[in-house]
Amino acid sequence: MPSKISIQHVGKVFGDGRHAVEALRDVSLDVADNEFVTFVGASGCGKSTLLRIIGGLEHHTAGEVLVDGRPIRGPGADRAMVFQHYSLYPWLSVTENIKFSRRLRHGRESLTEADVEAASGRADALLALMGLTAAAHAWPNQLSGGMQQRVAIARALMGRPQVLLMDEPFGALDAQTREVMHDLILHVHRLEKTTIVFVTHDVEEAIYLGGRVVLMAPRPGRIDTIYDVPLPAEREQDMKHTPEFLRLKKAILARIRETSGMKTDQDMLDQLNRGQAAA
Ligand SMILES: Nc1ncnc2c1ncn2[C@@H]1O[C@H](COP(=O)(O)OP(=O)(O)OP(=O)(O)O)[C@@H](O)[C@H]1O
Repeated sequence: MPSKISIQHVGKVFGDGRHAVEALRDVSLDVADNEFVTFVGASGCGKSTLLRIIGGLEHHTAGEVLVDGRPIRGPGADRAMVFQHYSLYPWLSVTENIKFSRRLRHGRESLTEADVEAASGRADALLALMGLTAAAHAWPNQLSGGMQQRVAIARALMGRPQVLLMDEPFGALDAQTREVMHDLILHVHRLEKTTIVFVTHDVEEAIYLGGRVVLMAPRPGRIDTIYDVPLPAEREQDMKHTPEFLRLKKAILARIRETSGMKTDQDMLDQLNRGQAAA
């Protein structure tokens, strides 16, 4: 089966000469259609850079990235991104925020009545899917962080993207809200059949969500190990306490520590926290 996303020997160097930073070296990975793949790794190993390259926001300096067999040349409607910071338009209501990306793409003048009707139907369906119907007319500053991120996800889904690229989307949320968001994004993934590439600092989150966890290592950023997650496709919170989950979590944490040159758990926590603060 052809890959949805094919990353082939991708390299990325920022700057040149003495100031050059090799952010990625020879990264290759195939992501299948409708796969949910998560990326973890020490701070600075190139996770965000790789995601931005797939999103077309950054240009790679070596190799090739194909989506549906076509090389990417920049951002496209087939790929949507969700970041840690919600980036909603404060002057638009929840519903308007969700419809906004579509309006931007087509231009208001060229929209027919049928387009507007279809967009409204899609927006209503996404509001319901994300549990936001009651908040449809609220302003972003009236919403909790979790609700704002649901709006951002709904907005990303509005144009029916084939690929959803998520960079630490739940990094700023409290632990309880994150759990709710985890089950919600798994539900979205099942329903919308999107391919999801998800970057996180949280190994537990990476295992709970991913069919595969890709561990990257720094200096230069590269893929170190790819783990198949030995859990059923339908995830339940209780699975986090199973021996296979805990074994994998321990193995990944140990490998992050080894690849990042951190000696103690405290070193690692410090670095992960620094990464989270910098993100
Ligand atoms: N615009 C840029 N200019 C120069 N160097 C950059 C730029 N963006 C990223 N880098 C460097 O590239 C490397 C990879 O950064 P990147 O943000 O992709 O890593 P990351 O794994 O996502 O890190 P974190 O977990 O801290 O978010 C780092 O050394 C970083 O300093």
